[in-house]
Parts: sequence; structure tokens; C-alpha cells
Amino acid sequence: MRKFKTESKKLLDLMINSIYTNREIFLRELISNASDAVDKLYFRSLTDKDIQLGKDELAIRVSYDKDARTVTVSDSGIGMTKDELDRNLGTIAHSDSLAFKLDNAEAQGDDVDIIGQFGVGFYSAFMVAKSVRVVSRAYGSDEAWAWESDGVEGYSIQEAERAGHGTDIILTLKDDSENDTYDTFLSEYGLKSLIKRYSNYVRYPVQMEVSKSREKPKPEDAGDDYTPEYETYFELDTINSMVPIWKRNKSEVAEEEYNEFYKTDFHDFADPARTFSVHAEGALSYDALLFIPGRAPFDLYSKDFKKGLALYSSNVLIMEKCEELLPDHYNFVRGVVDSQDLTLNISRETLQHNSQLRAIGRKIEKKITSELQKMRDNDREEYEKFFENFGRGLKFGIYTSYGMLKDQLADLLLFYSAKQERLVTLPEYVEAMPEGQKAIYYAAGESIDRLGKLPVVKTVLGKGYDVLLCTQDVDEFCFQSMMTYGPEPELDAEDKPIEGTGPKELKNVASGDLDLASEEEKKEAEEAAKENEALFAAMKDALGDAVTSVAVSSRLTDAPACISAAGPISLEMERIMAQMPDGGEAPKSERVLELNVKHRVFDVLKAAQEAGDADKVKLYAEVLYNQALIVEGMPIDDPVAYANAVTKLMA
Ligand SMILES: Nc1ncnc2c1ncn2[C@@H]1O[C@H](COP(=O)(O)OP(=O)(O)OP(=O)(O)O)[C@@H](O)[C@H]1O
Repeated sequence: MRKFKTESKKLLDLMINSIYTNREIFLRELISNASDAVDKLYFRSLTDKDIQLGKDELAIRVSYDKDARTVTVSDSGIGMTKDELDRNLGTIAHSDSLAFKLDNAEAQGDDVDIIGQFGVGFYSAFMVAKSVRVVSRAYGSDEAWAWESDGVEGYSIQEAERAGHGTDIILTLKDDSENDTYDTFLSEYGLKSLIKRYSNYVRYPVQMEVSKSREKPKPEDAGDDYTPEYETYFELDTINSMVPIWKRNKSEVAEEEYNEFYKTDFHDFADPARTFSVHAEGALSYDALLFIPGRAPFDLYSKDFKKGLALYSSNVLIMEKCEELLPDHYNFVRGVVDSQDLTLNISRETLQHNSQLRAIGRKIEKKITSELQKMRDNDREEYEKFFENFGRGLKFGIYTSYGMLKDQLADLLLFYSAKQERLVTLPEYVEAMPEGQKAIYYAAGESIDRLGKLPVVKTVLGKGYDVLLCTQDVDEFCFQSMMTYGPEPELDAEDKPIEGTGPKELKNVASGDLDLASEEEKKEAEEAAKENEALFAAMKDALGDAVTSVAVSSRLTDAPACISAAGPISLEMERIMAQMPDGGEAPKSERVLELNVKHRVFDVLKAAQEAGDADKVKLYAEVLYNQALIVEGMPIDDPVAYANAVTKLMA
């Protein structure tokens, strides 16, 4: 027996136990080696006219024997001589394939696509096998040799028999134990799935005998009551689809083919809303085929949802979901990236240089943005559907980046316009603003219907200004992190900003000072506040900590009262934060009970105050406060007390 070199022994142990996290990739490695072997022969045939390759010789076969516990991968590739077996499989980290690739880098072009480079892949077989036998006959030789090893001490090489050139790798799988079974590798379904998952785009057919069922011929003497009988038979099937769809010329691929690929590979039952691709050449060349799903996956907003694109290198799957390729706000995009230029780490499970991924990721992000813009501008109906599915993520992108992504994402957002009664973009809102409108107004709450009825919304609409009705939990957080929206101010001759131009503040109609009143109205309000100081103080007293103040409103026309928020937290934000898992600790809004001093109800209040009827003032305060809460869609603190107050006033 020949011994593995000492370094090799250590390496082998390292390999088997720590390089790979996923033992099932052994099949990927063996199929990749077989593909390399066929590639090498094919490459030779390009220059050597004597080599005529039949179609069958290009195929890679995978088979298994449940009783003998063997899995075999065979190819009719270039094969190995005795020396090559010794050199290639006796020295770990020796890769003839890499040498081949380097030697032929110039000549090989697109016709050959060698996968091997580290000289370790083969040994991954020992993760699942207790012994490995390699029977190989080099092309042009009439001898075959068998290399055999248990992966511990060493290996032997003996003379063997093989009908033609090529190699058989025969693994005898480890025994099942209590914690570990190797059943999947000894089943048609298990092997087929692995071939499909990892080696689907290997350029040569990967074939397996698969069991099928067919109806037996109907006997001639069959009577009327004949029921058909079935039999199982075996047939050699090609399992992989070979040519990666993303490598094909776009004009030659029908939309249905893309849709089918999307649905099978990304497990969706609906067609994608958009299919697009990126093709980059240069120091880092790659192809990407990307899809915007037609519907949101059910777990999109759950913690378990994993974003990412499938990453291929030389037609072999490296990672099913490579997160670095997608920013969080585009987490819904599915697709593949394929590059030959990636510096893979030895296990082929990750890359050595994340900067490569980041570079690809940046380009892909740009492409997605432009694709969404195109969809928004050219196919509004579809875009609205897209936005309903994934718009929330875009808003989150702005919010979680503290507004840094607003230049990229704000124009992709849609909001419901109270004035136009349809979804509008922010540019469309700004475009339609009448002269003199200083801010972009929005209202946040649970439903469009309800928001549309809010007195404050009606007041702003009454001024001729549109109000965006926001019903998603993230809306206001998104607006607050944006603070303003719009192009930079225009400058006058002295480079000073021209008044009325520049970004517009995003204002919640129910928060802070709306600055809608005319000078005259402001003066009136000031006077009313002064005049009714005692009444407001009595009402604030009656309401205690529920409000921070009682004030004259400049945002009401028909309603007698409303609640606004003085600080940065609106009532709606308070409601949303209270619903979050640790909502008990959530900050509260600073509520202000605003009164419409022009409303008849205010006269009634004033009369009670002037008559010195403190009880009545208290009851009125409670009723108005709670009523305003109900209108806002907020829960009232003490419904019984509210009902009692109404009853008392009526009785
Ligand atoms: N089926 C095969 N037919 C012919 N040669 C093979 C076959 N399998 C392996 N070899 C030879 O053995 C060498 C070592 O294989 P191994 O899988 O360990 O490394 P590799 O494929 O070169 O690189 P990587 O670790 O990146 O897969 C290969 O470079 C190749 O020369």
C-alpha cells in the first residue's frame, strides 16, 4: 500500500471534517470532475482530427446500488494513467485541472469550462464514503488502473479492466448509525435532487436510470371488465438541463421559458412580474438573470425570510442564496448570478473576496432601480401591483437608512392621493401643487376611507392642497426620516435660494403647526387664546395627563375639536409602536386638544365656563376629547367614563 504523504494525511482529515459544511456537495464535486474530464477530451478533439467523440461519450452517468451501498459516477472523458492516478489522487491539493486551465487559457475560449482548481474536491467523497475505488483508463491507452482508498492511511493502485476510456468513481457509503443515515444518497429521488440542485447547468448530460411506469399491453382475450395493469421499467434519463438559460441569447428565449425557469427554480406558482438581465464584461465578468416576483411570498416579512441570489461559478452552484448580492430593500428579487471570475474559497461554498460580491451587488442594485423606474413609467398598472406586494420594503429601506436612500428610493414610492383619489408618486404630487403650497401634506391612519373623513384632512383639502393618505405602519416613519422631498432650491443671480423653490417639508396634518392660517386668522387665534385662557386651563385640569395642553385650532372647519400631536411622535406612530412586541415601553405622543372657536359647541363651552359650572366644563372636556379620539381611530382610555359623561349631559 502506498501511503498518503504526511501533509496529505493531515489535509485529508481537515478536508473531511472541516472544509465543507454540507456533505451532500460530494456529488457536485465528482460530477464537476467528470465534466472536466470530458471537457479535456473534447478540447483535444478540437485540434486532433483523429478523435471522434460520439454523443454517448459526452454523458456523465450516476448510478447506485442500494444493497451494495455504492454510488457510482462514470464518465467517458480523458481518463487517468497509472501515474496520473498516483499524482492526482495521491497528492491532496494537486490539481491537474488547474494546470490544464492555465496551460490552455488562451486557446480554450468559451468551448471549455474547467471547474477544478484546488485539487481537493475529489476527497469530499470521504465525507460520505468509507472507501472509494476509482477505475480509470486514459484516452489512447489500453490499460486500466484502479485506485482504492479508505481515506485514512493510504491508497493502492492495481491493474483493472475497463471497456473504454474514462473513469468510474465508486463510493461505498459509510454505515448508517443512530444519528446518521445515508439513505438519500441511495435513492433515485435523492440523487436526482442533488444533480438538479448543484449540477443542473453542467454542460454535459448527467444521466441516471430512472424507474418509470407504463400500462401493460391489453391482452387480446381481455373481457369487458378488463382493468389496465401497470409495470415498472427503467430508462436512462438526462437529469440536468445543461445550458443555463441566462447564458442563452435573450432574443432566442421565449418569455414562457423564462417563466418556467423562474417557477421551477424559485418555487413559485405565479409568473414573475418582470424578467431582466445584466451582462458584465471586464475584470469581473458575469451574467445575471433577475426576476421580480408577481406576488409576495407568504413569509416575506417574517424573520425566516432569507434574501439572496443563487450564485454560480462555471455552471456549478456555489450558494443557493448569496445575501451580499441584494440590498435589504430589494430583498424580494430572485435570480442567479454566474461568474467565472470569482475567487472561490476551497470549499466552493463561499468566496475569498467579498469585494467582488459587493461590486456585483452594487451593479445589480442599480439595475433593479432602473427596471422599477421603467415599470413605473411604462406600465403603471403592473407597477401598482408590484408596489402593493413589495412597496413596504422600499419604505423600510428609507427608514432604516435614516433617509440616506431617499434619493434612490423616494421616487419609487406610491401614496394614495385624497384629491386625485388614486395612487400618486411624490413627483406627481409636487407637480400638481398649487402656487403657494409650502409643504407636502399627509395623514396617517388605518384606512383610506377613515382618513378621508378626518376633519383636519378636509380642512387641508379645503385650502386646495392635496393630502397623501398613508395606511401602512412604516409610512410615517419613512416620511420622518426623509423630512423633506424635492429638488434643491433654484438660485437667483446672487446665488441665493429663490423663495418657494427647494425641497418641501413632509407634514402630518395632525401634528405640529401646519402654518396654514393667514396673518389675520393667526391674530384671531391669538386673541381667542388669550380671551379663553381660564376655560382652556379648566379643561386641561379636567383632562389631567391625557393632554399636554388645550389650544385654539387653526386646522378645523366643521368639527368642534381634534387632537393633534405637538412633538415628533404622532398619534398614529404612538398606536403603531404600542402594537410592537415591546410596545409597553413605547414613547407616547404629546396630545393637544384643539378647539374650533368658531364652532357652535365652543359657545356652549364658553357659556358653561362663564356661568361657573365647573362640572359641566369637565364633562364637555371629556366628551370632546374622547370624541376626537374616536374620530382619529384611537382607542379611548375609559369607555365607561365616556358613556357616563354623555348620559349625564343628556339626562
Ligand atoms: N473523473 C476524472 N477523470 C479524470 N481526471 C480526474 C477525474 N477526477 C479527478 N481527476 C483528476 O484529479 C485531480 C484532482 O481532483 P480534485 O477534485 O481533487 O481537484 P480539482 O478538480 O482539480 O480541483 P477542485 O478541488 O477545485 O475540485 C483533477 O485535477 C484531475 O486531474
